[in-house]
Amino acid sequence: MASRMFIRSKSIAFNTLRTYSSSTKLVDVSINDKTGIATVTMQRPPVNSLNLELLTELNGALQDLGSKKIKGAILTSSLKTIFSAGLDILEMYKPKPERASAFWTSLQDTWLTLYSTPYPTVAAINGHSPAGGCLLSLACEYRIMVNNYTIGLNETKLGIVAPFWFVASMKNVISHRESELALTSGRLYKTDEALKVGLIDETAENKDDALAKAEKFFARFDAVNPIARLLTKQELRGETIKELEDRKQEDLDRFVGFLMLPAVQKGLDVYLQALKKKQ
Ligand SMILES: CCCCC/C=C\CCC/C=C/CC(=O)SCCNC(=O)CCNC(=O)[C@H](O)C(C)(C)COP(=O)(O)OP(=O)(O)OC[C@H]1O[C@@H](n2cnc3c(N)ncnc32)[C@H](O)[C@@H]1OP(=O)(O)O
Repeated sequence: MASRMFIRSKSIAFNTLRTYSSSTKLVDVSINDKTGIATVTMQRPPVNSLNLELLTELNGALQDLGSKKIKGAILTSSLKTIFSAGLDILEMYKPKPERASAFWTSLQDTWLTLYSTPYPTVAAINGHSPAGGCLLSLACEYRIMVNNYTIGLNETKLGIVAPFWFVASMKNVISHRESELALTSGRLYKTDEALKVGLIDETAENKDDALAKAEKFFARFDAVNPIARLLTKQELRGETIKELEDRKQEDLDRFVGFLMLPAVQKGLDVYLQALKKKQ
């Protein structure tokens, strides 16, 4: 874990900036050459559900930014009302074991990259953000959420169990007590409720407001030594990162084994049918 952060720390001196824009099918990255702020936009309609391809592209984009001289990165969505619907349920429903393994590994890797970036990160949550969407935003350093949407780790509502690093991500942001109440009941918080418990840091009127507030968050570090900032982040997050690194294979085996249980598949089936019937 230490090497993960130290190698990337070479890129944090903020000197000259270049205009940069890169767009794959599922993730757009642009760097504003005046502010030095990168915006990473997930763009997988209709709901930005996180499948293997989106996660692979997202992880690649976040890693690439580690070698650029940026002031910070904002993670957001191109969709009007959804940040991310979380993991693509179709990746878990009746899966082929090899695909399920590749999928889960890409989620672990994306989380590890995002949780340990050398650059500051903000989630501009411009829509609903259940489960895996909440996980991505929890991996950022700061969360700004547009009013009237929902966020939370609602896994139990699908008959599935949030793994230890999902739980740790939550407990590192809100209290143990609030995490227990929220996770066991699969609670989704409205924006104002999320602010009250500290799950998000600020609310915003709309996406532009969220992006402007993100810029202000990054400005907090203008007078902070970047190496001191990074080492402090490493100190605070290192234990959680190390635990997943040490238990990566065990966590993968549990995931694949869990998915093969008939009761889990039945639960996902019921949940998927309910989603479709909603219309
Ligand atoms: C003991 C140790 C155990 C270890 C266990 C290991 C692992 C298990 C843990 C795995 C962790 C999983 C975390 C997750 O992220 S699970 C996913 C949870 N996500 C959700 O519950 C969100 C479900 N979606 C919604 O609530 C809504 O879609 C919405 C995001 C609020 C958006 O609503 P709306 O705008 O009204 O859109 P629709 O509902 O009509 O959806 C459009 C379309 O998209 C499909 N869809 C929605 N979400 C997903 C999804 N997550 N995956 C795949 N597909 C999704 C929806 O079915 C519609 O499809 P159709 O147009 O074909 O009907």
